[in-house]
Amino acid sequence: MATPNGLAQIETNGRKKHENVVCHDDSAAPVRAQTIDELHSLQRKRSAPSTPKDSAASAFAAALTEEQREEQQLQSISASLASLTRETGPKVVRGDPARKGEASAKSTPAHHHQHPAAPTIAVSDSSLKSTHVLSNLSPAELYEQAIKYEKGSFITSTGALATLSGAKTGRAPRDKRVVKDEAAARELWWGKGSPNIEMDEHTFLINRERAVDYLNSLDKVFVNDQFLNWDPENRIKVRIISARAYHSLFMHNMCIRPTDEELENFGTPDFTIYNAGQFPCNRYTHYMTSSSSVAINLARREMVILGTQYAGEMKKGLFGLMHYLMPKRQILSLHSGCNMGKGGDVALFFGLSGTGKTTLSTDHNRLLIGDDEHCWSDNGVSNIEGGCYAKCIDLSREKEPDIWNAIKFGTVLENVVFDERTREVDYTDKSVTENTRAAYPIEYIPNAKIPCVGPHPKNVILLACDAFGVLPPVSKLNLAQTMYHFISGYTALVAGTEEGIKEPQATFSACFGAAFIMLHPTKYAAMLAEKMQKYGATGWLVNTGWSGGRYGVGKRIKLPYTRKIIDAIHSGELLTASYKKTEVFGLEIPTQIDGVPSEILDPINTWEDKAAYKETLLKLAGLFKNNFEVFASYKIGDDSSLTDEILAAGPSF
Ligand SMILES: Nc1ncnc2c1ncn2[C@@H]1O[C@H](COP(=O)(O)OP(=O)(O)O)[C@@H](O)[C@H]1O
Ligand SMILES: C=C(OP(=O)(O)O)C(=O)O
Ligand SMILES: [Ca+2]
Ligand SMILES: [Mn+2]
Repeated sequence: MATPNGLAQIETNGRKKHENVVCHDDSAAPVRAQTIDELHSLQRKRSAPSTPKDSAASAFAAALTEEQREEQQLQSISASLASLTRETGPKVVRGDPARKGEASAKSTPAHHHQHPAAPTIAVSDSSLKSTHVLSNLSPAELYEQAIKYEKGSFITSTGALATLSGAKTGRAPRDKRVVKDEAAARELWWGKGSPNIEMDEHTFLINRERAVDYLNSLDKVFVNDQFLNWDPENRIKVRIISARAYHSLFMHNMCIRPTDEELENFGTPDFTIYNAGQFPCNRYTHYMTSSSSVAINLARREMVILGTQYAGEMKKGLFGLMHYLMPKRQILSLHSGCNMGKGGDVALFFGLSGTGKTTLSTDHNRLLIGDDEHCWSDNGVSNIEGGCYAKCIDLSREKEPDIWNAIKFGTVLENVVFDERTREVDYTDKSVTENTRAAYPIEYIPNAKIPCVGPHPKNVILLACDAFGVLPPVSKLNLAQTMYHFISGYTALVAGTEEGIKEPQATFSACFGAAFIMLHPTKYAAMLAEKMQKYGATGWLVNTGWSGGRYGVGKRIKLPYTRKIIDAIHSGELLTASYKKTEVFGLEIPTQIDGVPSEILDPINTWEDKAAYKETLLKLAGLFKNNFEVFASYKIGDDSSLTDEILAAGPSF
């Protein structure tokens, strides 16, 4: 018994005399354990099975089924990890190899998965070894794995898991390969401007074997079985096999998390990622031009990652897959954020990296459907993912409170710098990279819309971060202009942290995501035009970039102003505003918006040097024209008048 000051009370009145009075403060019953191991095993309670058992007989039956189910799952993972030239599949064992001796509170006694058939070619040493699988671990378990075994893993002061992605801190689009078999040759977009660089089936298998052998050489691998797409009719089952707890937690956050019951009935995945990112590809292998490779094989439904640990490759690799699978079902895949007003009005936010999809779709007054990847079907919109991937550079609590607060236990924080002792993150620090990131489950945003689906969009907002400072902060687009700007996919950022770079770099990326599309851009554009027409959506072009001069002279438009502009789009205020038309780009710009200084709405007002403005405007118009030339010979949809209108919707000078 403790006194108010915390010291044990010494009993003096003899009321409760014990036989052998030893002076100690432990009056509670002792723990019922004979050994330390037993004590430790008491600590971990077996997770409640999701199927309730009510009688002794059914308990026995259910236990059997569960064991069988676990056996089936191990068999399925073993098949995924099989070498294609040797054994039918490695011996896989459930659980953490470091806990071998312990009476596991979680699994049935560890048992080796039996090979379903005798080795087909020859027994190798690898067939004698077993690979431990840690499948669908919880965030807490993954934290423990990361902190124990992965250098550079730390818990930050707000509880997030800080990780290092290694030498690669961004995607490597030039290392992406797609197997060009007959179907792919026919269906996909190849050649100039296309992101699809070909690889043959044989080379893919060499890389696959390299990844599988690497993974099987490890003590343990992580397996995630998850879903893509919140539209239940078009859900895709994915399995991710990786070597790092960081990758497993990242995908746990980014893909849709199955319930226990869905996991029990998961069955065979529709698509599998082999992430052997720590292990390089072999440059003697045909088509390999660096030591990184992200290869996709649509026929085999597999992706193999070698030589890059940047987790975004997995997320965006799956997005590429959806850009192939969904249009086959007449569903449009979109590189866009998406949110919904309380009244049910949905907005899409297209834009290249860094233009504001995540920032602007995360809006405290609206429900978040998703920040980056969506589908638009006859039923409306659905998020492909179960999480968000926010940029953290210069993140502040004041400007982006919802993202700030999402960085807590469970969130993966990539490549950030923190105080050695307090573990407080310095979001301004670019020492590791400018591309610092947070990956968190979407429900970490308080007003997330779960399930992440919504009705047909009312507004389609095209975001461009124009570092030339000549595009207006907002323009209302007609359908042809929307298509012109969608196909162009323009943004201009200032090139990273390199010194001496004064000139903004214009980027044109078809459909605001050329790196991820699989079919010709006009296929997606035609679908977008058709859907926007059918459902009466309005297009907008929003410049989240520079105002008052180009980069170096002007400044980036203040986020609160951009938010006011977006508010006015959502509320319908901008539909009834008065407009004037700009020179060269022929954009309709509003003359007034609540909460935004009117003079900034026409960029010419903000430039002191009007001649420089005109010159820069013409320069950018020229870049648009050059870029669009390759599309001039393509027809968009069945309506040839739309094609002509689109060609005419670009700048004229
Ligand atoms: N006016 C603005 N509009 C949108 N984002 C802005 C603006 N000014 C600065 N930013 C910053 O630009 C970045 C936009 O990045 P993000 O939303 O992650 O883009 P995306 O999701 O399209 O890659 C964020 O860091 C945001 O704070
Ligand atoms: C994850 C990415 O997306 P974004 O920068 O658009 O958020 C990426 O492009 O690697
Ligand atoms: Ca993106
Ligand atoms: Mn984003």
